[in-house]
Amino acid sequence: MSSTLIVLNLKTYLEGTGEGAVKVAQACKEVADNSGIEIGVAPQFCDIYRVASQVDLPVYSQSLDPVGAGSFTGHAFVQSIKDAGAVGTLINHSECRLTLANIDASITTARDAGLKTVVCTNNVATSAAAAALGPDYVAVEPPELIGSGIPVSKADPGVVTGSVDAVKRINPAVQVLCGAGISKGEDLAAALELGSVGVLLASGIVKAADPKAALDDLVSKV
Ligand SMILES: O=C(CO)COP(=O)(O)O
Repeated sequence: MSSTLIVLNLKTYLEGTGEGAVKVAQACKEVADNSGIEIGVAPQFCDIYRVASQVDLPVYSQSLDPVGAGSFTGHAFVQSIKDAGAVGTLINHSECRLTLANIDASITTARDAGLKTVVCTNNVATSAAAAALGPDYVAVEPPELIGSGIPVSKADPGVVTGSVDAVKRINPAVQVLCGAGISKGEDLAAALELGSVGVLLASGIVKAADPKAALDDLVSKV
């Protein structure tokens, strides 16, 4: 049995000093401890160290660049991301798309550094392609539902079940998350019913008036 995973992507929603990211991460940690469900958080690159050093929960990078040490300017270097305290990374988020070759190189770069890999996809075909590259997770997120408040697990269940089936066929070691519009306990419960092992989500929690209460609701039906 796979254990449930929730990854909260903070995107660039939280302005300011990074204290906002720490506060949301603390709420995640509290809810994870109370529920027994693993919750990770993906802050801005510059906040990875601050969050990871102040809150004991899994921190993910929102992306990385497949470059090694050397003559590379303006890149997100995997070793810095790891040393800052991240345990994993998103790759190919819909808001940070990569070529297939760069997805492959990013997975290899992250894996070689010991980071978990979550490759985002937009439909069943790209989920299948991503699974062939062997990440730890494929997270299917139809772009039209991102930030919509309309949960993928209800609006487009076929993209979740289709991705689960395709990924299982191609590489059974890869686990599937789903995301876009997820915010409530019933959305997470539906996502698990459809065969995914968890969710990748953002606005429903980060933009909530009370993120801790929103997280409590999210895990309430599991
Ligand atoms: O893009 C997402 C998570 O990476 C999903 O965003 P929303 O939860 O805001 O729809």
